[in-house]
Amino acid sequence: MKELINVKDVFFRYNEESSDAVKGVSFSVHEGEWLAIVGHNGSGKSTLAKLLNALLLPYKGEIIIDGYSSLDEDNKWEIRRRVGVVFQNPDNQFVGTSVLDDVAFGLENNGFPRDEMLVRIQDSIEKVNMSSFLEHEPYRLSGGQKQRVAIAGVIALRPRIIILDEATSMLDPRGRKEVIEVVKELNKTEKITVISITHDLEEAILADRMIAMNQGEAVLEGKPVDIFEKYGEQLKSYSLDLPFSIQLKKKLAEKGFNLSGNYLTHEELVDELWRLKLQT
Ligand SMILES: Nc1ncnc2c1ncn2[C@@H]1O[C@H](COP(=O)(O)OP(=O)(O)OP(=O)(O)O)[C@@H](O)[C@H]1O
Repeated sequence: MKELINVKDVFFRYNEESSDAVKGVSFSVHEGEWLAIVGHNGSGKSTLAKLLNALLLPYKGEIIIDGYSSLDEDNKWEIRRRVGVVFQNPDNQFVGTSVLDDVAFGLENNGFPRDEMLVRIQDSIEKVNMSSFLEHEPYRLSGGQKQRVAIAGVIALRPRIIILDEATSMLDPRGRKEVIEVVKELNKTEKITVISITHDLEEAILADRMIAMNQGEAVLEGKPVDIFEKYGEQLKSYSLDLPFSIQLKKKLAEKGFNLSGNYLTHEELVDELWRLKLQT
């Protein structure tokens, strides 16, 4: 698989007096991969998101997106065209008075011809399952619907990479699920590379790979399930709570009930608990 993002020993600080917000971080991301970046408040996740989008530039090290280094000012727009970001607050992401206007806004700004715009609007709204809300006012939608419209606005520009910067953290469980389902589908069928930045390890479960940040450093990297199994205590020391399914599995093991395999989603866990109950 093609390497789409390469972060090489990156350091960043906001000003001369402050300490480094990102310290010596290195990783790469392949096309079509889903990477979760997790960390407690202040660990440097959002700073990293802004570095990946060339909104901030490292003072040391380099970030290369699809062959374009962010250090070269001329590459800024090539990078932003490839990296779309969905932010935390659903209410701060709207500019249009209807869902349709809102998704059209980014396309208009990028000078797409009208015919192409209409195709892209319809296509992206369909992909987030919001086609029946075209004429609705964005502020009347639920949190999950708002974030799905925000995602439609981002994917209308057809980026190769979507960064979700705490994009589900203000949503209720239902809204969170809706957004995650849409992202999962885009990752699977459209092969869009996803970077989800979150303090919630439940969300990281679905990623192919996970990086944990602490005080600006990338301290753990691997498959989420492996990290949860091996480094639970370490995650706790970074103020990160293990997903409920993993905590329950550990508690059951302490009582002598061993679940075979890994049950990461609630549905998988419930199925396994029923199987266990039927055996006893
Ligand atoms: N604009 C800024 N000016 C100065 N320092 C900043 C600025 N933004 C963030 N920082 C500092 O950089 C460090 C990393 O912050 P960052 O926002 O990247 O962390 P985070 O993991 O995303 O946390 P949160 O979830 O709270 O946003 C923190 O110490 C923070 O105080």
